[in-house]
Formats: sequence, structure tokens, C-alpha cells
Amino acid sequence: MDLVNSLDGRLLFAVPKKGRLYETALALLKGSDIKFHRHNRLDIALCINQGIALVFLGAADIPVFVGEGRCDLGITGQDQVAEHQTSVDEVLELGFGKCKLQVQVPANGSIKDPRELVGKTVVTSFTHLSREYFKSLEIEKFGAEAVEKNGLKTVMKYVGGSVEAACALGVADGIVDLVESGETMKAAGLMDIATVMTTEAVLIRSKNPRNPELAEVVVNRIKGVINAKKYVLCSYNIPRTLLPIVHDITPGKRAPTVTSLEDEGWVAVQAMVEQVRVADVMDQLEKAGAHDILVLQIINSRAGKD
Ligand SMILES: Nc1ncnc2c1ncn2[C@@H]1O[C@H](COP(=O)(O)OP(=O)(O)OP(=O)(O)O)[C@@H](O)[C@H]1O
Ligand SMILES: O=P(O)(O)OC[C@H]1O[C@H](OP(=O)(O)OP(=O)(O)O)[C@H](O)[C@@H]1O
Ligand SMILES: [Mg+2]
Repeated sequence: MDLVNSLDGRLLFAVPKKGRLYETALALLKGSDIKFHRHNRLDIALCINQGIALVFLGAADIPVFVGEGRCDLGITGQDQVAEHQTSVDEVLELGFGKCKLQVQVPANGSIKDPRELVGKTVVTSFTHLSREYFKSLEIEKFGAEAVEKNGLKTVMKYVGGSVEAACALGVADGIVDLVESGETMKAAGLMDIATVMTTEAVLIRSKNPRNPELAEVVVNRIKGVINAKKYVLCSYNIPRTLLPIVHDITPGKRAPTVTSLEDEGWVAVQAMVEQVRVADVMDQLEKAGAHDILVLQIINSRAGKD
């Protein structure tokens, strides 16, 4: 059976084929028990244990394919969804691929404010978002009527990558590009002067998925993996008399689990704690008189329906 026929009835899930989101997106699929074989150079992979086919696409193309209903689910950046103005449901923020889309200019140049770029040349891979951004600056400066009548004065030029080189090459007065650590920007002798948007990876769903029940199962599984990463399980022993104190420090998601120990007067406590707070929580517990404090990783989770 050829590949196209074997796609029949399968839920099509678009995932980035390379770049910044690739590895974490694949780890997320693995955590959700979505197993597949990807043959060399093929951009479609059938899942072994689910009625799903993965479609490997560029992150920028994923909102388009999902928006047109060609794919049912997709993982891409919020920036790409906004840039391509497609109608999709953003069902879940995924907590990785976090960065900012920023206006940048030469650090040693005279421009210090994005308004000074009005009427000049801006190079970017995000022409729609950049146009919208400079349109609002131009409306502020010239008024909506003038902008409507004369069009944008700022010139937007598209490049597909290595946007930072544009200023040094004399192609641009400023750029609009993604910044995470700022290393690339700094290495190119640029500085940021405004933020167009902040973004992270997101799970998107078509308005009309071909198998809504299976789409829901996949969304829930991914949700479980994402939520598990947000929390760790904290367990410790404490004299029963101190329990009221620790309730305040580790209230858990619903309530802490408290079990009696053989050692009379002592209890064992287990509670979910936000990963970002765990060091602080451990300090507080130790100070309050807790012993044997352990922090355990949660691999997967389901909150259950209320
Ligand atoms: N430095 C970064 N840190 C975090 N997330 C990023 C970074 N750069 C890009 N992203 C996110 O990843 C998405 C895809 O960008 P990426 O540059 O990986 O794709 P690409 O340009 O298709 O790949 P490549 O750069 O390998 O050609 C972006 O739209 C953004 O959401
Ligand atoms: O602030 P930083 O941590 O340095 O990250 C920002 C860089 O990451 C992305 O580029 P990528 O590596 O994907 O290369 P590209 O420009 O060819 O897309 C983005 O376009 C920036 O150039
Ligand atoms: Mg890139």
C-alpha cells in the first residue's frame, strides 16, 4: 500500500521538521506515547500505536496547513500563528521555544527608538507582524487617514533566515527578529529597542479536525506531559505537631497526602510543588523542622475531570 493511501482516516499531526522546536517537540510526542518510524528523507511518518500520521514541516508552514484543515493538529510558535493570520485554535501553550520578536538596530548607531525607523528599511522574516507594528507607529505620527491614503512609508523586506546580517550588509536600517539569549543579536552588533511580541511553542488544532475524538485524546496526553513538567512531588517526614505549619508551605494541588509513620508522633507528607518554587519550599520545610525531604520527578499526570 502506498503512503498516501495509508494516510486514509488518520489524524494528521504537523511537527517541525528542524530548527529550534524540533527536539523538544519530538520529546513531547515520546512522552505522550506517540510512536512512529520515520524513513530516511520522508516527511510523513505513520504512528505505530495510534491512528495518527506525523507530517514534518517547516515551523512557518504549520499554521498554514492546520489553518486550511490539511493537518488536524500542529506544533509551532505563537509568532508563526500570528504572522500567518490563519484561523486555528491555540489549544495549549507548551512552555518551550520562548523568545521575543524584537526591533533591533546597530548598537553603535544613532537610532534609539523604533519611531526613528519610520520611513526607513526594515528586514525581517515576519513581514506581516512588522507591517502591523510600524503601521501603528505611523498612525501615531501621521494619523490613520494619511496612512490609509498613502500606504506605509516604512519599507519591509523579507529574508528567510540570518536576518541579523542585514544591517551589517547595508540592506537594512533595522531588523525585526527573534531574540532568546541575545547572543546572536550581540554578536551581530545589534541592540533591541522594542518588543513586537513574546512567543512560545503552542499546540494548534484545526477548526474542523477529521477525527475530533482522537484529537482530544492527543491534546489530553500532551497536556498531561506538560503539566507533569510544571510540578514535582515533594515528600518528607515531620512530627505530627508541626503539621499545621507544613500545610501552609506545601498545600499541594488539592491537599497534601499525610500518612502515619511507625515511629509514633511522626507523619510522612507528599505534595505536588511547582518546579520553579521547589528550592524555596525545601528551604522553608527544613527550617520548619521537616526531615528526609525528597523531590521526585513526575513523568506524566492527569488532573481528572472536575
Ligand atoms: N532562539 C530561539 N529560542 C527559542 N525559540 C526560538 C528561537 N528561534 C526560533 N524560535 C521559535 O522556533 C520557531 C521556529 O524557528 P526556527 O528558527 O527554529 O525555524 P526555522 O527557521 O524553520 O529553522 P532553521 O533556523 O533551522 O532554518 C520560531 O517561530 C520561534 O517560535
Ligand atoms: O537570542 P539567541 O539565543 O541568540 O537566539 C536568537 C536567534 O535564534 C534564531 O535563529 P536560528 O538559530 O534559528 O537561525 P536562523 O536565523 O537561520 O533562523 C533567531 O532567528 C535568532 O537569530
Ligand atoms: Mg531559524
